[in-house]
Amino acid sequence: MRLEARNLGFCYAGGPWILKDVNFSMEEGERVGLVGPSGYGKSTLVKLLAGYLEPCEGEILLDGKPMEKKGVCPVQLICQHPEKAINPRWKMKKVLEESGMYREEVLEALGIEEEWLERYPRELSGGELQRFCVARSLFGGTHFLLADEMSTMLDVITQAQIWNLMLREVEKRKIGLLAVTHNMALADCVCTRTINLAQVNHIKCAEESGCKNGCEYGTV
Ligand SMILES: Nc1ncnc2c1ncn2[C@@H]1O[C@H](COP(=O)(O)OP(=O)(O)OP(=O)(O)O)[C@@H](O)[C@H]1O
Repeated sequence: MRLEARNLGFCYAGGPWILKDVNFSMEEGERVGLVGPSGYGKSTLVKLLAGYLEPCEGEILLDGKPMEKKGVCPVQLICQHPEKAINPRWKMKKVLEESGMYREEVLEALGIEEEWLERYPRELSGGELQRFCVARSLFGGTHFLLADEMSTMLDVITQAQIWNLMLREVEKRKIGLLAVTHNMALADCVCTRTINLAQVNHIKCAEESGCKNGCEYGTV
């Protein structure tokens, strides 16, 4: 399977262009690092790739076709702030059950303790909660994992646990991994290739014309 952004352009409503003429593709089984200066649109790009945002221009394709809007999404996003990604009204057990992801060995490898399953998200620390986000993202239908600064806020032990499990699963199941990071050492260690968004985002070339959201091309 191939995940692709073709001639992608995006701006938030009323704002300047964030991404322009971005072309990018990756195959299942690849591990790609996405780096670039702050504010260049890395998080925006992964949200577009995961279907959280709609492109203003261009398209996101899976094996050459637009992604299905219904059903389970084969592209899963893990963001930096797990508290924003989990339903606050559900106990953690229900969160995992709903995703169909309840593999004892994964929970164990992530250091998820039995008693956490009966807690609400607000009763867990950021690191504990992020382990659930990782577990949930690894359900059977996942073909691509987009990890947006997934471990930045965590202590080194939790980081190591999460990355070890993630890399093992990605390797075993030939999942494509796109890791957004500012940590070049992490990118070198985890990824098979690295893309610098500053080199593929053509925002600075755009000067005229309009956007479907009604905003003007802008410069950054
Ligand atoms: N919801 C939003 N509404 C309007 N502008 C936004 C929104 N989210 C992000 N932006 C703007 O879009 C630009 C790109 O943000 P984005 O978070 O994608 O960058 P980034 O490369 O991931 O940055 P960082 O490395 O600091 O996390 C920034 O200028 C940001 O202020």
